[in-house]
Amino acid sequence: MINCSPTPVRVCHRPTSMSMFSTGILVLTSPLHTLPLRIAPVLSSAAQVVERTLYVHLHPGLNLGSAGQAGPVYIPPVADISSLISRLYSNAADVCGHLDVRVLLTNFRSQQGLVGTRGTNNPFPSPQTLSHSPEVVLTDFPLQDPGQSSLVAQCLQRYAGRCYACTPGLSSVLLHPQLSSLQENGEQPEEEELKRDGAAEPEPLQTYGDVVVGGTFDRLHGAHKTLLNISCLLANRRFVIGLCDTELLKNKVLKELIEPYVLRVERLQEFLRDVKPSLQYEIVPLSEPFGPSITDSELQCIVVSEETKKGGEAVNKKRLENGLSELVLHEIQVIKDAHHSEIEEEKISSSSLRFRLLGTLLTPPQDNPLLPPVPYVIGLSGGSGSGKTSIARRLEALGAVRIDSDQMGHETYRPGAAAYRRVVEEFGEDILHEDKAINRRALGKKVFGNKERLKSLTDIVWPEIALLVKHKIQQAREEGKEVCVVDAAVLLEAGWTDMVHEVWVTIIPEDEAVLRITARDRVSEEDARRRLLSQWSNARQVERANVVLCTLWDPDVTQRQKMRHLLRPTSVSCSSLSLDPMLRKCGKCSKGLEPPTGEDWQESGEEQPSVMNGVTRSILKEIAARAWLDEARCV
Ligand SMILES: CC(=O)SCCNC(=O)CCNC(=O)[C@H](O)C(C)(C)COP(=O)(O)OP(=O)(O)OC[C@H]1O[C@@H](n2cnc3c(N)ncnc32)[C@H](O)[C@@H]1OP(=O)(O)O
Repeated sequence: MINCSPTPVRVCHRPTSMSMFSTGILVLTSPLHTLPLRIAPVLSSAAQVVERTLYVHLHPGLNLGSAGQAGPVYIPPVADISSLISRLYSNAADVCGHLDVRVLLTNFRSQQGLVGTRGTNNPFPSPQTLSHSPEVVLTDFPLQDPGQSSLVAQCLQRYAGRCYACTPGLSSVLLHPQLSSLQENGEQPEEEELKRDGAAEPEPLQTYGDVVVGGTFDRLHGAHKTLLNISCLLANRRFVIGLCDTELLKNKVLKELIEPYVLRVERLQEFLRDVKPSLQYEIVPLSEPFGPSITDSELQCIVVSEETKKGGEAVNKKRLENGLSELVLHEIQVIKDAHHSEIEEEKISSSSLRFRLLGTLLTPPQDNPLLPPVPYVIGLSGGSGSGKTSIARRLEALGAVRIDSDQMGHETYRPGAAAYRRVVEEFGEDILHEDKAINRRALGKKVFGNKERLKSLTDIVWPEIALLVKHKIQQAREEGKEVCVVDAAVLLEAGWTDMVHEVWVTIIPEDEAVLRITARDRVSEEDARRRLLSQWSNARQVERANVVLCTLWDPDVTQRQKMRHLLRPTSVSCSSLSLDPMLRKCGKCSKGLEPPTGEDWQESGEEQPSVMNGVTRSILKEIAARAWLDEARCV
């Protein structure tokens, strides 16, 4: 048993003496009227003990301090529980965003939902198996005196064991945060909350047999979980989820980074099975906005937010047209994202989360023993007009050697160069200028949009370009350079991944790329689209990328994406960074913005990637300094 005193809200430091557990269950026992105040400090304390999944079990008023058997009972859903759930996820996003928090609702059931359960008041006839087995149980139960702690710990373990299948040798942690600690942290309890004595009758929550929601549910976050949890609270029998499929995702920001449909289904199923296994779940693919909500006669309620309320009203209009009864619109509050940047949405949103993935390491690079470690070679690929050259130039300005493959390609068929004769033989003399140099525009017209002709060209020139690129890398090595950036539009198509240590891909929506190409290269829109069609799609490239960047925003924003990636090793020297790759969260933590030393890596227990073998030190230092300046501006 471990006693843990509360930590200040918002500080996510990891105490060295505290053992960490992957999964824990937090049993919240405070009365409903005081719980909202305690959630933030309790979660903050719990985050010191649990690293990955934190289940939350609500049992307001549970007494763990008497030798009598504290057992689980059904609790009727009331309106306060619904707002508590919103608050819980919103606070979790603020104080422990790295934790996968899941509020469990097996012990919540309305009288309506109890019909047919033969009067039993035990929600756990046998312990519920969760998708992650809890190793520790925590509680906010306040100790009357220190001598009581082992009794409370025993009661807590017994209680948790009756509800959930836990790992043998379950540990327990008493968090017992005091209201005084809230005041120390400048958090004043709202007067209204203090005045309440809990005696007022709680407002019951209307529940329904069958409830429906719709959404993309990409990278389940606090707002999704609130929506899902409240829907589970409202539903007594069936919960239907319309899940957006490809067709509905076309216009989403950074759609290439949306998790595949099957993965989103798996994540939803896992979450819902944990939260309320007694419900019948139906996850239905949505290829148009309404799905089953306008045809399923058994549905009674649709859960919406302020933003999707209009959609709910449209559903009801269609239902009436289809001769079905209207659904009750249950509206929940949008959760604000306290950490959103100026270009992100104010609410917690998947697009902001996808934006934050830019510049982070999505897939670790594979070690290639045949590739000399120095210089460290970044292969920068991406569709035409996606902005990779501007990124390569910025890296060059920071000390990297830029290798421009387009330009090398042109060199291979200069008159007298290795590929000149073969290209002319293959494509005819009509691709020549008067001075016998190859007219690239004319050649481009012949190959873009014609797979076979393009292949004939690349079969001739790619091996020659590869030789030139390798030569440049060798030259950089001899000059003691540390980093090379190979700017190559079709690096992945050419199979050049074995020439580089990692692959960065730049993406941009197709229409934006067309605008850029027509303006820059003065070609027609049709030619621009034909050129894009000759290349792999963004999605296909993203699948093979270690790092993805997007130049849709202004150059400073893209620069930050690169910094985020290059600074990723620093995350181990600063726990709040390691918990969230967003640099801006560390505005007050200068430590996290220094390139890590070998000791940092040792301390972290993580493997030091080859990018850090001392070779990129100077670049990292420079970038770190700039990131620090940016941070300073942001704070
Ligand atoms: C593995 C590599 O990435 S090597 C670098 C790419 N080069 C090649 O593949 C060689 C074959 N291509 C060529 O010889 C020339 O591009 C030509 C003759 C087709 C056209 O020449 P130009 O009109 O001068 O165009 P340029 O060479 O500047 O390339 C223009 C765009 O075509 C695209 N492009 C070039 N080669 C290819 C190709 N093989 N497949 C698809 N797109 C290509 C590039 O994305 C580039 O746009 P970006 O700079 O915005 O990324």
